[in-house]
Amino acid sequence: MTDNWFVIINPTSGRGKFKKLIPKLLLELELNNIWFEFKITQYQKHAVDIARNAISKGYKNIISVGGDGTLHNVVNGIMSQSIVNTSDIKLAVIPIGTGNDWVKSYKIPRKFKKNIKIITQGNSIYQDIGKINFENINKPIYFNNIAGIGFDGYVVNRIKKYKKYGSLSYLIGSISGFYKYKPIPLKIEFNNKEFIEISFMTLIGLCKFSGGGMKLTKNPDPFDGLFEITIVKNISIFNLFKNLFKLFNGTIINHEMVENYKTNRIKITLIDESEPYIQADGEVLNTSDFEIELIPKAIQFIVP
Ligand SMILES: Nc1ncnc2c1ncn2[C@@H]1O[C@H](COP(=O)(O)OP(=O)(O)OP(=O)(O)O)[C@@H](O)[C@H]1O
Repeated sequence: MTDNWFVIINPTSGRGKFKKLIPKLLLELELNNIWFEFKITQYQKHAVDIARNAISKGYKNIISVGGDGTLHNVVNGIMSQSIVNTSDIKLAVIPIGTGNDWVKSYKIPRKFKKNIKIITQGNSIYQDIGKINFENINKPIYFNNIAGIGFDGYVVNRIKKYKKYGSLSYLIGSISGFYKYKPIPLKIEFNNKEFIEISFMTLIGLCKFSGGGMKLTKNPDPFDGLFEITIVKNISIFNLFKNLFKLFNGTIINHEMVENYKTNRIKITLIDESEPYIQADGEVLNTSDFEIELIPKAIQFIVP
């Protein structure tokens, strides 16, 4: 059983464009002598339960076929079970989503034939995982890429209607959202510091890319036991618009309105009644005060 893989496929990822290629993908796995069982997700977050069930059946190797949301759900399935140590689980990703931001940090190719070769080579790294504890719910949410509160969460909330534009959807969602978005005041606590900030957005990052290829974290290292915190202060819409290309080439982090820190734990408290927008790995989350801690080297990921 230990060399067998469990393949979790989201047919709706990337607006369902990959759906017709699923038989070819399964054939390619067979041709490469990868022994597997597979399951296709039937509803939102189904991948969480599928991953948990696969582990309870004895699987320790999982392939997530989908976008960042599917990967996020699989990671949550792995992290929320207690049958095996999460670091005993090997997770490979075949990216067929819209943004596919996590794979960009590892240069994991989008062509599945190349990707399957990488799986057969079996090179893996242990990556840190973030754990979000919300004030009003007992169940934590885990993330493998970037979580945030503010404009990023606002865009993720709006993005559904723009997904038809593929990789441009995040950019279109951002530009069209600038005018309506209102930053809200937050109490931010980490490294024995505590301050109140009206923040355009505050990001807690393990990896580099979010929002369909934007680089908003300064120098994240997914293995060093620390989050990269990016606080974009209350920057004006005009100023941000002027610096739009800097969001993609990563130089935005040097802007005078952007601060960067490292920590392994951060607490964020909402200080008025405004509705917060919170996201993790591009998935919309609950809206209450929260604390994030880092779980070091939590899962083995298959990488080139
Ligand atoms: N059968 C299904 N029907 C409807 N939604 C589903 C189904 N299976 C999974 N989902 C949901 O689809 C959402 C989006 O999936 P995913 O993120 O993989 O694709 P994407 O949005 O195209 O890519 P990316 O996040 O990389 O931009 C996830 O939140 C997941 O819960």
